[in-house]
Amino acid sequence: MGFFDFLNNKIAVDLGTTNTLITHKGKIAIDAPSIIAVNKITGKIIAVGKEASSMRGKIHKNIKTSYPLRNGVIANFDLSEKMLKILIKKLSDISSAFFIKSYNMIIAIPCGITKVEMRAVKESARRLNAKKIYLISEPMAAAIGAGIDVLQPKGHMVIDIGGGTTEIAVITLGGIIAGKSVKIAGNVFNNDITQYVREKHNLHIGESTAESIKIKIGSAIDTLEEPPKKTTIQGRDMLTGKPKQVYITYKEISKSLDKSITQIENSVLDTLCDIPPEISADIYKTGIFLTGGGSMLRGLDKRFSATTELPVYKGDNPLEVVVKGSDIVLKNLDRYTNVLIKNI
Ligand SMILES: Nc1ncnc2c1ncn2[C@@H]1O[C@H](COP(=O)(O)OP(=O)(O)OP(=O)(O)O)[C@@H](O)[C@H]1O
Repeated sequence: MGFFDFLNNKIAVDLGTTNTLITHKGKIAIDAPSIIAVNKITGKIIAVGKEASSMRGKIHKNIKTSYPLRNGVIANFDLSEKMLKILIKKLSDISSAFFIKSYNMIIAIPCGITKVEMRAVKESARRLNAKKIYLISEPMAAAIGAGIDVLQPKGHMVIDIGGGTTEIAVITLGGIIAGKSVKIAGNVFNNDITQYVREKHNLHIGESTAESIKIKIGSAIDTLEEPPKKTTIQGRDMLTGKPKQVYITYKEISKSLDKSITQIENSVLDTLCDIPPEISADIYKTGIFLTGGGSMLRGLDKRFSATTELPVYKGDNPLEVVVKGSDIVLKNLDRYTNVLIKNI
């Protein structure tokens, strides 16, 4: 590391309900599940990220795995700070020991969080040695990360479906003129699947099983052109208590998710009603940009397009656009100063 390289110590953080991503020098250096495993007796942290995630549902009574964020908001500040500290330390280990002493940080946050929650996020970052701390809303960061020119006088609609929240925003001239933050996203989809399997197949499944089924055969519609094959799902028989396996199809998954997806669609339609006609005219042409991990659900773009009668585009790397956009803003603060969240 050169003597002046510390001036480049800028990190962008997407502290998500499900995944935490951190960039350094323009590259994603940390990509980890937002989960921490703690020994309940000693309070010692056993694992964070992937290692902690692999323990989900398989721990004994002395160990607890927790997601410190809920619905995009920090639910446990102590654990979230500890988790971030360890992840930043990892970053420091791969960069330089000098790093941890001085860096500027940008953090992407959901639109729906209160000023008190924003201040708490900033305080947390300060305790982690961040020198200057900037906040940006997740859909704004996603739009910039996807290459949308948010500073133009032109309306764009972004829907970011994460693990805890779905962020819907209409952006023009570097600001959000209408938007909603809905607490229905990937985690609710997992719960919907769990409930469906329990009711229809008398099978009790864990959270990670529900998530892997969603990723393997999950769909938002029941008429996919290239349908995934039916698959097996294992869990505990509700009646006998024995381990059991059943077959499940993508059509069943789409049925189980229907109510939640309809709620998201209603929020999208409400948001479209809230915008001035000139912006509606823009969005008729620019369409909807769909991103976030939840956007990878099969057929979701088709379904949204049918409901809104608008073109819906899905970008590459939907899990990365928020942190990439945040990184671009941090590196070009002069250009993007207006998109930052101020007056906190
Ligand atoms: N192929 C896939 N199909 C459907 N859902 C997926 C797929 N891959 C990942 N997901 C879901 O995406 C969600 C995580 O997305 P993302 O990382 O964008 O959210 P986050 O930033 O952690 O959450 P939030 O923005 O709500 O705080 C999880 O619920 C995960 O199950």
